[in-house]
Amino acid sequence: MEVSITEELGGTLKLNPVRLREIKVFEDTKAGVKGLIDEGVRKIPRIFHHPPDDFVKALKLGNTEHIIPVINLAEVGKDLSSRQEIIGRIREASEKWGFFQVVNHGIPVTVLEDLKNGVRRFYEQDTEVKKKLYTRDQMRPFVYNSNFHIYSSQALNWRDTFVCYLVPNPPKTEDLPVVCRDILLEYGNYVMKLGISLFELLSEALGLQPHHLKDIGCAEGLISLGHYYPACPEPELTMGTTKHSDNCFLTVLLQDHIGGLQVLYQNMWIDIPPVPGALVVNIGDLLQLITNDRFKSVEHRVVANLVGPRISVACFFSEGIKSSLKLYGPIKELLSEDNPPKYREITVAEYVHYFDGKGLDGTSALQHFRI
Ligand SMILES: O=C(O)CCC(=O)C(=O)O
Ligand SMILES: [Fe+2]
Repeated sequence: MEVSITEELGGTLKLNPVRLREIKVFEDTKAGVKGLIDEGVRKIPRIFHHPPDDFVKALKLGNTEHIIPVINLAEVGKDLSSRQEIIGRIREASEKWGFFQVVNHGIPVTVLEDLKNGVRRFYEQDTEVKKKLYTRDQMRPFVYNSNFHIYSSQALNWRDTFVCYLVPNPPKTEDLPVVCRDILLEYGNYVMKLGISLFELLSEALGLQPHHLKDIGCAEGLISLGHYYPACPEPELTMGTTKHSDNCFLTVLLQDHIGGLQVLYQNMWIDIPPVPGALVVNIGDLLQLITNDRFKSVEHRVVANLVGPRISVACFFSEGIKSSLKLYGPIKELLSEDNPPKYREITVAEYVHYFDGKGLDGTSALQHFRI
């Protein structure tokens, strides 16, 4: 899977020379959006301006309202009926929202705190040290830059990101930044365990054997992304992360207390408010495909904020080997005369290639593979 998982659907845009020059100036600083803030920028550069239709239809909620369910995983081990109840809630959330939050997920709160601090340390270390890791070479074990599709995006995001493949070939410790290497590897081990439990519950929610999703390879690869959203002086003009769906099987996301993550439901943006100690879980495009649309991979975004920085870490479960020839299509056990396959069989590489190369037409990449 390519690094551009979370990015806007980057077709090749014809850049005018002025815009190109402005992007190049920004790129050459190798200091990312954080660098602009360090310089004291009060007006955000034009390359970050988004078209106004990104800002319509947000459902206003109080901070404490949770439309997206918060599920207590401690209940899973209590007794059979509690387990069935949790599976039912996961099924409902995955069919309706494509998103839920989990608490008592087995990852100690201290580990979550250490991870957020580690990501923050990375971005807030000496710029000259950080610059050495700024790269667009996706073959590197640790890729830090701002805006994956910097030349093909219609508008840049107010965010810097690093990407690191954790499973199946973990990076060598020395390939990771000193300030966050240990916690990144430790967190990866925890997320892997949590992911395997979630795939069991999701398998059962589909009426399959508990090991089904794991056995077909959904948990073979794990990629981590450490996002840093600096405070933004003009949040109404830009976006932290453009709307997108994730091109993996499943995402486990740690967000800090700032907020700004929203999910699209019936043409409305709904907040996913931060819950202390919780992790956000969402269904990716590949899980929607193999469940024949039963579970939904839903578009989401992060709005920019006057307050910051906001820190989040997204972990994507995907295929282990990037160029595998393994085919994925709707799971046979889920199909019937009334529910024929909606997608053809594809390799993950084929999917990711299409996702990355698709033009900015506002449709889901999944549509391309529909029968
Ligand atoms: O920062 C966040 O909360 C969301 C990031 C995201 O959607 C992604 O990495 O795919
Ligand atoms: Fe995402």
